[in-house]
Amino acid sequence: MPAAGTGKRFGADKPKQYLALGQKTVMQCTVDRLTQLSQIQQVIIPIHPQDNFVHQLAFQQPEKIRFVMGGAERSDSVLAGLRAIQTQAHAQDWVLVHDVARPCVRLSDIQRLFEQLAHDEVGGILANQVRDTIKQGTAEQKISHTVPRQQLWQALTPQMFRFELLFKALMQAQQQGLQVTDEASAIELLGYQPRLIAGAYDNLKITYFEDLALAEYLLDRQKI
Ligand SMILES: Nc1ccn([C@@H]2O[C@H](COP(=O)(O)OP(=O)(O)OP(=O)(O)O)[C@@H](O)[C@H]2O)c(=O)n1
Ligand SMILES: C[C@](O)(CO)[C@H](O)COP(=O)(O)O
Repeated sequence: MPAAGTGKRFGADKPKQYLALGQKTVMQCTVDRLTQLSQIQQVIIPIHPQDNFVHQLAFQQPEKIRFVMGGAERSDSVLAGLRAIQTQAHAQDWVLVHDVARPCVRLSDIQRLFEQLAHDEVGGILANQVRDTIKQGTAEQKISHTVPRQQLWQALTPQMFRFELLFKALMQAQQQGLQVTDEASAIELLGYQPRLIAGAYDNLKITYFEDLALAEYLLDRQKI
């Protein structure tokens, strides 16, 4: 669970994962949600080297959690997490990568990811089919053309791949100096086609200031 970001776009006085979301912090909400799943044996959380906040937090299942030092980019943090389990993981073990900044992910979506990918050689990701009419813009912010949306998807997390393949893919992207913003991008660079598993539309990533209140509303709605 990459959690070493500093939340530049959010712009708070601390990283967004340490802001309050209801009675807990964003990080506690996300971690406590995932540790409920019996299939998740361990949650490795890369944190920022200068993180002064995480030690103040209590979690529902601390025995499942391990903190490691994250890296400069999200992909470096994910690689640090994989390195931490390198000696214990088997090549074909499944690894889920989930942003700490996505506290509203539904456990039923993760269960579906498990079920639908169980016999897959490569893996896949939760994603949302694009709903709106999509425009290709010009540098002058004019419409160049309308993009057919039938096969357009927004990438979400969790993203689920086998340990060895994901490690190789991220290492290769790093060695080639290629910036990948999600795990699937690294796998794609190796020539594979990860599966797209349709997820709920409320799996919001808290990125900007206004997303926090929206996440709180969505979490409240999920309790109904
Ligand atoms: N060096 C980094 C950068 C990001 N992340 C994590 O990757 C996830 C998605 O990143 P993003 O939403 O971009 O978070 P930030 O990097 O914190 O935000 P920003 O890009 O606005 O600075 C977050 O859970 C974030 O903590 C990470 O572990 N290590
Ligand atoms: C992995 C991700 O959450 C998929 O939507 C996303 O790519 C993270 O980084 P971004 O910089 O906000 O795209």
